[in-house]
Amino acid sequence: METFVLASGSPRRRELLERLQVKFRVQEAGIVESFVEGAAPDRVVMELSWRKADAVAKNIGDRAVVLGADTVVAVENKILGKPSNGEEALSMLKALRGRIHHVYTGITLCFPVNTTYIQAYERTEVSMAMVPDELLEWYVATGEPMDKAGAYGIQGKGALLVDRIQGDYWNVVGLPLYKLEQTLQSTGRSLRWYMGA
Ligand SMILES: Cc1cn([C@H]2C[C@H](O)[C@@H](COP(=O)(O)OP(=O)(O)OP(=O)(O)O)O2)c(=O)[nH]c1=O
Repeated sequence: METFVLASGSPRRRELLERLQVKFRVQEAGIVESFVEGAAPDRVVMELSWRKADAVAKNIGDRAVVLGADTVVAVENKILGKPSNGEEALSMLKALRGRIHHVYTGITLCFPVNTTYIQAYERTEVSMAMVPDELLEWYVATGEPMDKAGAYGIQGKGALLVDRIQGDYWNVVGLPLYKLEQTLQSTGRSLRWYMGA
């Protein structure tokens, strides 16, 4: 049986796979996450997820399947990654409040045995309430926004900012589990293969 390898340092992605009792190894890709200004978000997340999976797949044996993922927030043709400081986090949150944005997660599965890969992405619509400055300032001061695309975590205190979503919740948290299963199934596999008894 192939070993399932998660090419990610994200604790969220790890937790989501653990919830499903998937047996996997973690190997961080350590790539630089840069993207071209003006690029389409679906292209960006698939490209970055590919870079992560490919970096790990190159250093792993044949009997593995490597999963890379990347999440960004898109608002009015602008892509928001992770904020680099509190000030940037606050300005991202101000750009998101009172309107709808989309969260994109791209996934790439690499199969080193025959150097092939397969990609997909998922998009979820998120509505952030028209919350006051004071709430956003408090939220930034909690530190939670710092390692998250769009400067919020829907699964944490950021839940106080989001009034509605449409689509896959897990995609917002960083891994579209249903899409992942569909993508694995298109290769004749299933996440169920890698779960404990
Ligand atoms: C919008 C949103 C993002 N996020 C997170 C998911 C991702 O971990 C992160 C976006 O950064 P990513 O670059 O996708 O992932 P990462 O840097 O955490 O991990 P790695 O590159 O090693 O795989 O934002 C949340 O946890 N909750 C949310 O509501």
